[in-house]
Amino acid sequence: MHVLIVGGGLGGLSLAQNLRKQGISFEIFERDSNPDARFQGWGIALYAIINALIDHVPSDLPDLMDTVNHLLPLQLNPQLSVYPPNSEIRLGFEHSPEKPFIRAERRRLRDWLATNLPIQWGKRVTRIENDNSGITLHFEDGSTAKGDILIGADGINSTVREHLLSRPSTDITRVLPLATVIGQLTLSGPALIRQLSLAHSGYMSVRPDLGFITFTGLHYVAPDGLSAKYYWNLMEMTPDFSKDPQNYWLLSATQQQKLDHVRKLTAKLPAAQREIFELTKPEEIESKTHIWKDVHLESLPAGRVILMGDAVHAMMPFRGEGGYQTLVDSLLLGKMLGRLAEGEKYKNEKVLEEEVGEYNRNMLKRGMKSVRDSRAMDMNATRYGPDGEPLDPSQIPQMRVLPDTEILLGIPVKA
Ligand SMILES: Cc1cc2nc3c(=O)[nH]c(=O)nc-3n(C[C@H](O)[C@H](O)[C@H](O)COP(=O)(O)OP(=O)(O)OC[C@H]3O[C@@H](n4cnc5c(N)ncnc54)[C@H](O)[C@@H]3O)c2cc1C
Repeated sequence: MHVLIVGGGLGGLSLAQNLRKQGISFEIFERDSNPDARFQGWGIALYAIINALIDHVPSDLPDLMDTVNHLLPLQLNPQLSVYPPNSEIRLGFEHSPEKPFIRAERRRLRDWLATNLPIQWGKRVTRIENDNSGITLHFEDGSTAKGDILIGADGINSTVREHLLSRPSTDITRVLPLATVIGQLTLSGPALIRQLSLAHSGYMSVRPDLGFITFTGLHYVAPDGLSAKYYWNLMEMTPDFSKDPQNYWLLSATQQQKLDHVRKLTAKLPAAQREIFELTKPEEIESKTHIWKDVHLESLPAGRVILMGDAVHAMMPFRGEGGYQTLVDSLLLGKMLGRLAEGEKYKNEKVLEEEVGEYNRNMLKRGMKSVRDSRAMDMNATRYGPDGEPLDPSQIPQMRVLPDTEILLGIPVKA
């Protein structure tokens, strides 16, 4: 059985490692010309899935926590906080040996997942044929590839999904009512210590009373441990944005206008939560305005073309679950492909349909719930684990009042 994976993002890479471990033949194709072609995003929270992920990748991958942890070289536990209105209590969750939680820097996580994988870069799929002889992929550069099973891990605007459903992406993706301004800046000294004191990894100010939510996150720490890259998103829930995003005022606003707007909106936040916006310079505001979209699908055909990740369940960012659900897909899909490879069961159409149908049902139930819960901003809704079952709440880091920690910058001196 030869598996073709389209997309070298989190989902495609994680599945490829899973297949490599099982000795299943595969090829993985990525449209980007090289690993540095596109910004990979900031951070992703991993919990509950950590052990399953490590178990399903080959042993030549380096230690996960030592490689992807965004706080290194600082010796601080990953930690996220939420600040509701009228409260400066540090409510949130933190890594502990009993309930591990990793805040992974996205590029480091992608590099970790890419370890020793033969990724074929610069291979944009433009056309797909699926007939009695199997699957044929046609690439923009004129080349082709043939296989027995096709995995669409090609993200929110999936070409594989368009082929499978014969529907354009615009029919399936929905613009979210989220007008977003993004800032990125470097902090050091006392300003960095003050941000780390709000939460080591990131914090949300949830202010329905003021009409917005902000997420401020540490992206990564400099190798000398003395400065760190930060980013913030300020999101206003506004139906006007999703009605006509291209004509919403933010799309044509200057960086200075966006910053002025953010400072006006955040003026009533407590001083500590407001500081990051006051420190940001106009040139540190993203000039392009991000248009958030999600995906809603009721069902999927079951056959040799299979989807995973954002191609099926791209979602609103609030619960930080899109990447998590994608990794869960990769574990379940890896297991299912292992069963199909055994004794060449994939050649039996009925078995193939049953196996893929079961995977699709599980993924859609789990993924669509997550898409809905993210829209409803339901932080307490059930989460699903690597076996597709509701997660045992004891595995999920619980929100609690976080104790203050001593924050030391620089590289720790070994005793
Ligand atoms: C700004 C932002 C912040 C986010 N923050 C978080 C977070 O904090 N926590 C979290 O859990 N999730 C987060 N997410 C969601 C998370 O990034 C996605 O859920 C996850 O990346 C989905 O993985 P994927 O592999 O399905 O798709 P992607 O990561 O989008 O990968 C798809 C890959 O397919 C490639 N591709 C596309 N079309 C083709 C083609 N035709 N041929 C070949 N290759 C192709 C693309 O280049 C890309 O590399 C965030 C998303 C965004 C946009």
